[in-house]
Amino acid sequence: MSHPHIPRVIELVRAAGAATLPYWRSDLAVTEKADASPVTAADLAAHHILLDGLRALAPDVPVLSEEAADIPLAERAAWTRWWLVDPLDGTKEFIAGSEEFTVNVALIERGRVVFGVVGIPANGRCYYGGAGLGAWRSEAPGDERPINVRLAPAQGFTLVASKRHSSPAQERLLGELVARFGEPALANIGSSLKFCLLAEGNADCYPRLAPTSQWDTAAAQGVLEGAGGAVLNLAGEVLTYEARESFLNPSFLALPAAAEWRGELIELARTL
Ligand SMILES: Nc1ncnc2c1ncn2[C@@H]1O[C@H](COP(=O)(O)O)[C@@H](OP(=O)(O)O)[C@H]1O
Ligand SMILES: [Mg+2]
Repeated sequence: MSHPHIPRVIELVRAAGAATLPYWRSDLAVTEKADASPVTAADLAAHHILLDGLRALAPDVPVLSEEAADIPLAERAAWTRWWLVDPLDGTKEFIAGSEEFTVNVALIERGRVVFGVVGIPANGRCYYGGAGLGAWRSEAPGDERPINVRLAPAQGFTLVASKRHSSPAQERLLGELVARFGEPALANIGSSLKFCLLAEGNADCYPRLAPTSQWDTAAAQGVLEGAGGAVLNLAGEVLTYEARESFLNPSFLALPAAAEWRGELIELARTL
């Protein structure tokens, strides 16, 4: 079972991704936002394609994009269904010339992710899925293959972590995980791709005890949930997206929903 909007959203994500490529590995103009994160012309090009396309697809569904997030809480709180968009996640990777940047669109309904689409402009790949729908990876239009989390890693435990953002608690957790699972393989990768590695069964856990915003995680959470994974806060609850004043997520653990070590890991993360 899929969702009727998914095919068009995939097209939009691919088009937005294509619009970023002329700026990638070129002398792009980098400006500084108030929070000092780099915003590029590429971000804005992708943002406008997604905004126009999503409005045309579903005129009644509002859009919240990282590049247009200044919408009063009172207005957002009245939304039941809305698009949550990160036009270019992994901006620093993009600027560094890495392939690890993504275009992200999620449909949210009553605080839960209905589905998400994550595109990788550098290679044209897309991941998409949602809880109860399934999850897929597509290398190009017309191609799609179902993906699933793995439960018992055949070749040892693989942890995924941010290339650039951590915290003392996260470093302690990584240390504890070495003690629990033996020396894990560590895959440092930028952007929402970390969730996708889990969703396709190439990694086992993505602990994030460091800040992210709602648009960084929603689309990839949809993919992971469709693939049999979960994104849990340190109370063991699914990450949700109801309107709040701040767009910051709590710390979270992304893992296979049925992992037998799930409770143990949450307990451990909570004590750090
Ligand atoms: N202090 C902070 N507050 C909020 N979000 C942060 C943050 N530090 C990093 N991030 C988020 O982490 C994302 C990158 O994740 P990672 O480190 O896993 O690659 C960034 O996305 P953008 O690249 O879209 O700005 C940014 O939003
Ligand atoms: Mg981001």
